Amino acid sequence: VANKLLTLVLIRQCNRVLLGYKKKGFGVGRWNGFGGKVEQGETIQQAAARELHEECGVEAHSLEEIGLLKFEFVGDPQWLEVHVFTADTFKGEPTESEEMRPQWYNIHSIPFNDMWPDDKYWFPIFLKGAKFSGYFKFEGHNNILKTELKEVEKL
Ligand SMILES: CN1CCN(c2cc(NC3CC3)nc(N)n2)CC1
Repeated sequence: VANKLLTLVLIRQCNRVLLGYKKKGFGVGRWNGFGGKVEQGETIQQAAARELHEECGVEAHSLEEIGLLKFEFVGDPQWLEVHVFTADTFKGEPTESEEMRPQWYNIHSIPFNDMWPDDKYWFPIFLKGAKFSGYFKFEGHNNILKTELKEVEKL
């Protein structure tokens, strides 16, 4: 069956990145960008903008797709397909929601130990402004069995 489409938005300004602490649900207890599912009738980019607003109250001016991540979990036929977007300008003030507590992090102190384990692989490519495409095979939520990752010119 088709991959489950998900979005991830990373707001990056100069030397800081806006992350959110996930208060419940999938990825609870980890810092991440903002995102969620793609609903019927919306584009992936529209879904990314919607989830960003729902989760921290900001409206990104223009989202650029910079990454594609595919995740397989041992024993689960449903792969996740995460479309990663970035923006450097937005309207509004990052505000805590039921789902996320937003906080700015200096790009030199990203809390990788409290993030999904794949982030430490592709975040550096994101931070240097390049695009990436990756595949990670997980066993549970903490153990990566296989990694494939490449920089790409165009997504
Ligand atoms: C709403 N979505 C959920 C999935 N997501 C992920 C996933 C992820 N790894 C996958 C093993 C889970 N790694 C990051 N950084 N984000 C983005 C937000």
